[in-house]
Amino acid sequence: MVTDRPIVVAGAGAIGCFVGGKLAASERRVALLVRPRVKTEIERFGLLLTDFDGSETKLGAGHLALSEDPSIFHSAGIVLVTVKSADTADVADQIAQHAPQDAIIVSLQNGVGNVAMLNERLGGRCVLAGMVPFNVVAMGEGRFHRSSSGDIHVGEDADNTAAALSAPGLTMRASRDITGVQWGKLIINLNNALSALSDVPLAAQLANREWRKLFADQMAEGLAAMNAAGITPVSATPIPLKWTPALLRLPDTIFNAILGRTMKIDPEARSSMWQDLKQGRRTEIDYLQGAVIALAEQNNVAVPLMRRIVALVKEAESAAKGPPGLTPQQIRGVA
Ligand SMILES: NC(=O)C1=CN([C@@H]2O[C@H](COP(=O)(O)OP(=O)(O)OC[C@H]3O[C@@H](n4cnc5c(N)ncnc54)[C@H](OP(=O)(O)O)[C@@H]3O)[C@@H](O)[C@H]2O)C=CC1
Ligand SMILES: CC(C)(CO)C(=O)C(=O)O
Repeated sequence: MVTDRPIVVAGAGAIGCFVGGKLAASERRVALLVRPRVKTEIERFGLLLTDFDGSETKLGAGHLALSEDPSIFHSAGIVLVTVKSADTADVADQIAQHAPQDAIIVSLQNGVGNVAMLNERLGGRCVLAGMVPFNVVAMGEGRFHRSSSGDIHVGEDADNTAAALSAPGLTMRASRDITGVQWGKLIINLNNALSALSDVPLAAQLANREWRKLFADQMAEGLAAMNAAGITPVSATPIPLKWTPALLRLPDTIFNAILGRTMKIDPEARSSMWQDLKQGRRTEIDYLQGAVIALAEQNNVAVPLMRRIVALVKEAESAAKGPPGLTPQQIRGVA
């Protein structure tokens, strides 16, 4: 059975170290393909996986295999792809060269184009889409903090890969409409750019109505583009996405009561795009807003706010000075 063989994480950073660490802590054989700096960090400090509910998992470096050499894929049963979208093609070529032909490949990435890219480069292998709803922040010294709630969704398959990848504190659910779930996550990920441009933690941002209205306006553009293209995004929460812009525009007290019932989010949460700007890395803006803008263009839907946000993120990437700390008014261009 492929599910009895090692799980190899392809490109372990925030998500890969957290998910790989949880699986290793439940006695699965786990190997991480890592950059040298991540290998050194884990060898020195081990892994400390902390959670929004205060729980933590500690793991010595000896619990996982760590390597920067892609031959680490050689006996993989399942490969979890956790690189940023711009690196998918390169890591796919490494998987194609080194992983067994029957290994199951699961993309745990944001965006809606990674599975197609993996299929293109991994012809004939089983590639499943996944969706990670929670946030993980790399805190340094081997600590990876999960700062919001939710279960991972994985496309349904005959091997029940979602069940094989579930562990205490890490539930993976099989989804019959994983494509819809990924489009739904893309709508939520439109906020990554606002988090990155604002330099405000996600919880504080969601507590502020001006930020929520900006998110709602961008979300309405995204939903219009998807609707025009005949795409039905699926919500990962009990709240249907079509109601979400109206909910975001509600006064703080009502909104906070509803949010508190649907998800947990702690003060450390920061989007992955914020982490990219902070570390001077290229962001995933072309794979998030970029994918929605392409859809809008094909269907003659106007998305002016989204276009402005893309320009601001690119400016911040080029300036390489970290998150610029813009206000909602500056982002709208009215300040
Ligand atoms: N962080 C979060 O809270 C969430 C992230 N996601 C999504 O998950 C995906 C991963 O995000 P995240 O974990 O934050 O990203 P990170 O940048 O933290 O992790 C990716 C890691 O992969 C490394 N890498 C890239 N290519 C290779 C390679 N060929 N060999 C070895 N290592 C490689 C990168 O190194 P280097 O930087 O040097 O290239 C980096 O260390 C993204 O699509 C993101 O949108 C989804 C939900 C939440
Ligand atoms: C969990 C969430 C939505 C947090 O913004 C995310 O996907 C990310 O940071 O990339």
